[in-house]
Amino acid sequence: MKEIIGYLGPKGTFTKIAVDSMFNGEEKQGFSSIPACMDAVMNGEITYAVLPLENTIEGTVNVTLDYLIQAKELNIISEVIVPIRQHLMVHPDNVESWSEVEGVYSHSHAIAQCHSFLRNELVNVPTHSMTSTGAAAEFVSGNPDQHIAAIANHLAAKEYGLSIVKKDIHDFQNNHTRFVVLHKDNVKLASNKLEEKGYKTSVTISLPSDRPGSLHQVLSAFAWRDLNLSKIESRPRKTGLGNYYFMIDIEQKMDDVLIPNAIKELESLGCTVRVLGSYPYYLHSGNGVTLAV
Ligand SMILES: O=C(O)C(=O)C[C@]1(C(=O)O)C=C[C@@H](O)C=C1
Repeated sequence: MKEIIGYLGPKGTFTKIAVDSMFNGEEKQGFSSIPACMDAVMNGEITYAVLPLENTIEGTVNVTLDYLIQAKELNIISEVIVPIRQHLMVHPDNVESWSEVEGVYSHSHAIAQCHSFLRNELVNVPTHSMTSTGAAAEFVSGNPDQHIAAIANHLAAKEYGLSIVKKDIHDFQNNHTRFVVLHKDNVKLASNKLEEKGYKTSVTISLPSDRPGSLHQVLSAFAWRDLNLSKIESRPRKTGLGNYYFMIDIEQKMDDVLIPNAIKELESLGCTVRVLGSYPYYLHSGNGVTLAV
């Protein structure tokens, strides 16, 4: 069967940069929402989904994590970390008057990454949330008569014929996003283009009931086995206030002893544990052709 890679589209998104860094000539299909892309993998319409999971400045992409927790058939099989450079861009007809734009369009995460710039340079200009930075660039390109700008990457500017009027407007220079590759089966996906940086195992844990010290017990199961954790995040279980899942990233490949035994210990405490995946992670260098402006 032909392999199709789904991603948060349209062309020109950061997710597309992640896709191009991991895959070669396979067919790629952009989706207008993260759940739609995950559904397409579960229905067998596409083979892989590449989606943003976490950003340095804005934190977790909640819709990805929440849907991944609900979509029990999906596994994380790989991860690529991409440097994020946000630029302000307008239609070429509006370059001279860019500082007088009446609206800024982008993905909510991209807008949040540029708060200081917007507060200082485009005072009181309304921001509008779009399904992705690429969708925002496409919208600005299709509406030259409107005095508006998009926040997006340089590939979006090229793709939609926009002019970059302010480069690197993100508030913190160390801006990276983790993109995960999802598949129905626990297949291996190694990149032959990027250098492997390490391995992670991601698990979700729900605690049995609200009792003192249960999170402490969970963390101890990892701590005394010397398992290093690189992320812990709580998300609501949506069953009532105070009910949470924890997502934990263990900085290690699934083994035969340590991680399985930690899971057994947690289960004996009454926790429900699900392994989301054990996968290699890669760093996109960002200084090659793809990210230079
Ligand atoms: O809109 C895009 O370009 C995306 O790929 C989405 C997304 C996100 O969801 O955080 C990805 C990376 C950036 O942090 C900003 C937006």
